[in-house]
Order: sequence, then C-alpha cells, then structure tokens
Amino acid sequence: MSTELKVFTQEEVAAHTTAEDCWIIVGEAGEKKVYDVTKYLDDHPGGPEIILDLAGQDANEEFEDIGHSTDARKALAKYLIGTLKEEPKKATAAKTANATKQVSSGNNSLYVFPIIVVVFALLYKLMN
Ligand code: HEM
Repeated sequence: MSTELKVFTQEEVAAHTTAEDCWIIVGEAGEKKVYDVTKYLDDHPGGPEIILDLAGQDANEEFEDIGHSTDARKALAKYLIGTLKEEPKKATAAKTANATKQVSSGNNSLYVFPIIVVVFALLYKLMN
C-alpha cells in the first residue's frame, strides 16, 4: 500500500459539499489535511449538519474550538484522503506564468547580473 498522500487544491475540496460527498480540511497552516467524512456524518455525536455546514471548507478552527477528544481525532484520521496544496494567497497564476518565462530567460539573467555589478563598481571608482 502506498503511503503517498494525494495533494488537493482548495478548489477541488470545495466541490465536495453534500451529504453524499462531504470533504473537509483540518490541520494547522502548513500541514492542512483533506478528509472525506461522508461516511462519518451520521455517526457524528454533534450531528451531521454541523459538519455539512463546513463541507468543502477549512474546518480546522471549528474542529479545534470544540475541543474534540483524542478519540475524535482518531476517528478523523480514518478518513484521511490527502493533503491540501497550500500556497501564498493570490498572485499564484501570475507566479506560475512568470516561472515559465524565467526558465527560458534564466541563462541570460545569470550573465546580466555580474555585468551590472561590474558597471556599478566602475562608475563608483570613476566618481571617487
Ligand atoms: C468539521 C467541524 C466539526 C464540528 C464543528 C464539530 C462539532 C462537534 C460538536 C459540537 C460536538 C459535541 C456534540 C455534543 O456534545 O452534543 C462534537 C463531538 C464530537 N465530534 Fe465533532 N465536529 C466536527 C467534526 C468532526 C469530525 C470530522 C469528527 C471525526 C471524524 C468528529 C468527531 C467527534 C466526536 C468523536 C465527538 C464526541 C466528543 C469527543 O469525543 O470529542 N467531529 N463535534
């Protein structure tokens, strides 16, 4: 059995919001995990609705606020399906586009930088 966990985006998780298909995100920033709790909904001591209200979302704050027991955490662990792809807010699409650009121009900038440094060093010498 593979121990590799699938990585889901926030958008992918957000598509599972019904009683027949209910995913939630639980975990601290940097280690957020995705759980498919569909089968647990009816077993939840706090009722299914409270979880369904947070379906497809990050439910960490609510999950922690209640002060769930170790047993609750063990129950949750059984429904782990993957981890959340966490990225710095916004600008992600732009960054990806830039990254592609930088790969192709990467070699050039490697040479340009030392040249700029040398030019500035010469200018500094001339002026002093
Ligand atoms: C997603 C947000 C969740 C909220 C807001 C929430 C809320 C609550 C509340 C209010 C109770 C108390 C019920 C009562 O005493 O009448 C409770 C109990 C419990 N919940 Fe949740 N729950 C959440 C998710 C989960 C999940 C995903 C699991 C496990 C898969 C879970 C497992 C339990 C267990 C085992 C209890 C019994 C008390 C304990 O052992 O801590 N809960 N929950």
